[in-house]
Order: sequence, then structure tokens, then C-alpha cells
Amino acid sequence: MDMQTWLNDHIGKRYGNYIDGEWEEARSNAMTLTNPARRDQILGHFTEGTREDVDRAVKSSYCAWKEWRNVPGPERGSILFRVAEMIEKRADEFAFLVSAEQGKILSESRGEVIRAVKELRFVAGEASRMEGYTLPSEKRNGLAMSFREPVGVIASIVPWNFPLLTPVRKIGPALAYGCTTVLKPSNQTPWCSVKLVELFREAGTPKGVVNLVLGTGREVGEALVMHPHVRGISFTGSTKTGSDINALAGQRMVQSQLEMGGKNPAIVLSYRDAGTIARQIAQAAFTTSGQRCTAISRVIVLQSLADELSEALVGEMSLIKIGPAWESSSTMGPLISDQHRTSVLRNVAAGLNQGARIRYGGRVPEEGELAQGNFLEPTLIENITPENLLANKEIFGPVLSFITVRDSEQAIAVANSVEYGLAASVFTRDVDEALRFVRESESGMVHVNHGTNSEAHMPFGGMKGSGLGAFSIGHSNLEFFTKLKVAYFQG
Ligand SMILES: NC(=O)C1=CN([C@@H]2O[C@H](COP(=O)(O)OP(=O)(O)OC[C@H]3O[C@@H](n4cnc5c(N)ncnc54)[C@H](O)[C@@H]3O)[C@@H](O)[C@H]2O)C=CC1
Ligand SMILES: O=Cc1ccc(S(=O)(=O)O)cc1
Repeated sequence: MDMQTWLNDHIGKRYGNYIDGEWEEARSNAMTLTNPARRDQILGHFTEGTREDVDRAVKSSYCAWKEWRNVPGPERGSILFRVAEMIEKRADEFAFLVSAEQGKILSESRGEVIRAVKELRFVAGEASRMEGYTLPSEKRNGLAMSFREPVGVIASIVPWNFPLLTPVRKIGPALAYGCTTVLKPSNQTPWCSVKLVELFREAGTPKGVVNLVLGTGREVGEALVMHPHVRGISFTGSTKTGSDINALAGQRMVQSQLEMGGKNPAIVLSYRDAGTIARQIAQAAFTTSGQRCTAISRVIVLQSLADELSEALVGEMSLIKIGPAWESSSTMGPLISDQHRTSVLRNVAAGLNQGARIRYGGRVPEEGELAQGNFLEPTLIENITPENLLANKEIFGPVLSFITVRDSEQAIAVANSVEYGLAASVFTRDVDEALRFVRESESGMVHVNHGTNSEAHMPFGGMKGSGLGAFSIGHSNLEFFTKLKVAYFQG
């Protein structure tokens, strides 16, 4: 089946919250979700949840946790393996869903689906690895041991750029480590979360272990963060919201795991072939139309290489074809909303006012099919000074800042000069330079000679304004979803 046919069969339905094992009716004031590649197409209608919904959902999760925490790890893991299997079997349908509500092209959506399956399988195995350790006691015939216990109810608050993967990245580890969760998706991409929760139900997850409350950050998100039974907040989104959440959680002595924004650099110090480097940078900058927390948004290049690299980047960018996911020729989709595109354009205009120049792109298509969606050409901007907003602020769109430097020393200083520290790439043929960058980069994830793409079994996170608390995905999740307890035995 193709995406258009699938969409025609599935759009226009109404969806409500999933609380305590029951799907609820969508309320009459439900929010209308439209297709970012075709604003006149209504995808569905989704309840605007309330504080009262949050209260019921959290209480349900709290009740369920008292049972779920005692379910043996391998049994918890087997539910996650089952969900992974089900997503894999319905991979086409999930890719259509991701593309429909997020806008990204189908090959990227398929990549997101595969990644979600891999992460679920990884974390399903983690359910059996909640290790502590045992030491001989100070006393004769004694034992001293530490072990890990699930923290309790987790609020999972997710954004719109990876509408399947990020919910999986929250629900998966929560359940593996014996926690229960209330999921709140972005109200710009609630559909994938609904379909994902349907699978958890189908896979036999006991009632209350996963609840879903749809709605806004102000109403549903804040109520979750403040609920007394919520014992951990796993959040992905903007640095501003993450920091607000952390302040509130801190008052309640509750831990948060925050995955936030980035202004990720690719520093280019030497190469064999400018075209190969440009291809990797363009891929890392423009997939998901630059709306990835790990997108490369700054190229920091030695002056001596700048002309050749800028030419090669323009060459790569001219191959990008913007368009809707259902056109097989499209290689870059729209932005999530018209409002977000306006914010991206406003930031670009402010950067130009500060002296920057557009080298390529930057236009909004105003005619034909493309005018119906939130499209924006991939954009390369040069003549950027260190103070320019485009050198510092997260834009979260298809906008790449081209910055030239004297030497590798200055390159590293510029790379580290922003408030963020999520991902960074270095391109060099010199192993000493590469090692130095790995050591000195103020980023959670450093990539040598490739773009900022991570792997499904490795910890994922950032430093400075990009991340706080335990990294997600890998074994590091144990630190967030469980707490340590020590026991002494005397024989
Ligand atoms: N790091 C990442 O992956 C992402 C970063 N962003 C950045 O954030 C900017 C704004 O995008 P938004 O969608 O508005 O991000 P956001 O950070 O405000 O929203 C993310 C999630 O948090 C919820 N939320 C919002 N305010 C909340 C509050 N006070 N308490 C609890 N939950 C709350 C939202 O409803 C959503 O589910 C983007 O332009 C981009 O720069 C956005 C999405 C993802
Ligand atoms: O938040 C989800 C997320 C962000 C980035 C990537 S990637 O490694 O850059 O593809 C994957 C998942």
C-alpha cells in the first residue's frame, strides 16, 4: 500500500486518553491535527487533557507500580520484545504515521521505526540487568550488598521531532526497570503515541503500567511534573522548558532526566575529498529538516579550506528536493508547523541584520503543491561573526551557519563557545587532532570523521544546556529509573 491510500483510510478519526487500561472518548473540544506537508488535510482530532485526567492517570500508574515492580525482569522484558516485534511487523504503517504527522520523508521515518525497534530490544534485555554488588561484611559471617529498585511512576514528556522513537525511549526503560509511566506527547504529534500505546495494550501490558494523557504542556505537562506520586521526570524538548521542569522537580526532590537542545558543530580541519565531507555534513544538518536535537547547525572550517568546502556544500544542497513524504522524489520534508517556520525565518532575518549573508537557499515556496505545506529551502549562511545569533542560538530548522577560523585552536574554542553541548563532529586526517577534539569538546557525544548520528545501544545525552541527569538509551538509564538500596546480613 502507498502512503496516500493508507492516509485516506485512516484520517479524520477521534482519539482520547488511555487511562487505567481504558480508551476514553475524545472530548467535544478536541484539538485538530493537520498534515504539515498539506495544511488543508485534517489527520485527526485529539483530546485536550486536563489536570483531573493527569490525576487519574498518575493514580492508576501508582497503583499498577505496586504490582509491576515485583514482576520478574525477564517477564517485563518479554512484553517489550513483543512490542518490538509488533512494530517491526507494522513498520510500513508506523512509517506512514510518522511521516503524516511529523512531515519527514519516508526513508527517514523508516529509519526512525527501525531505531525504535532496536532501542526496545536493547532495553528489553536491560530488564534482567539491574545489577548491584555483594561484598564481604566487616563482621564475621556477614554479607553487605547493594541492589537497585525501581523509582516508581515516571512522567514521560516528549516533543514532536521523533514522534515514535522518543515515546519508545521513555516507555521502554521505564517498564524494563520496573517503573510505570504516564506519557504526554507533544500536541503537534499525538498520533504515533496513541498507536504505540495501542500496541502496549495488545502486547499484554497490565492496566495502569502505561497511561497516556494528551494535551498541552501548560495543563497536562505541568500537572504531571507537580503530581506528588510522580517520582521521576524523563523529558526531551527545549532547554527553556527542561530548565523550568527541573526547577519544579527540584522543589519536590524528584530527579529529572533532561534531553534538550543543541547548536552542534562540525569542525573541519583536513580531508581527502571535500565532496565526501560536504555530503556527511548536509545529511546531518538537513534530515528531519534540521529539526533534530543532534543536527549539525554550525560548520567551523579552517580559512584555507573554506572556499572549497562552501562550494561542495552548495553542490550537495542543490541536490536536496523539498516535498511531501508521499512523493518518492522528495529528499527533505516540511517544518512541523507554519508557526515554527515563521520562528525559523525570524531568527534568520535577525542574523542577516547582524551582518550574515545567505549563500544558498532561504526561500519559502509560494506556488503549487509546496505552498500548501510548511516548506523552507535548505539554507547556508556565511559571514557570521562570533556574536551573531546564528552562531549561538538553536534555530531547529534547515539552517546551517558557515564559520571560518584561523587554526584548530580557534576551531575548538568556537565549537565550545555556546551554551549547548550535545553532539559534535570533527573531520581530520590527523589522529592527534582528533583525539584532542574528543578530549576538549564540551559535548556529550563526539563523532570523528562522520556526521552526528548515534547508535541504538550507546548512551545518548549532552552536557551544559543540552542535558542533565543520566544519559538515556544505554545502561546509563539505570541511574535514573532505579534507586540504590543497601542491605546487611548477619549469619
Ligand atoms: N531537543 C529536542 O529534541 C527538541 C528541541 N526543541 C526546541 O524547542 C523549541 C520549542 O519547541 P516546543 O515543542 O515548544 O518544545 P517544548 O520543550 O516546549 O515542548 C516539549 C514537550 O514539553 C511539553 N511542555 C511544554 N511546556 C511544559 C511545561 N511547562 N511543563 C511540562 N511540560 C511542558 C510540551 O507540551 C511537549 O510535550 C524548538 O524550536 C526547538 O528549538 C523542540 C523539540 C525537540
Ligand atoms: O531524540 C531522539 C533522537 C535524536 C537524534 C537521533 S540521531 O542519532 O541523531 O539520529 C536519534 C534519536
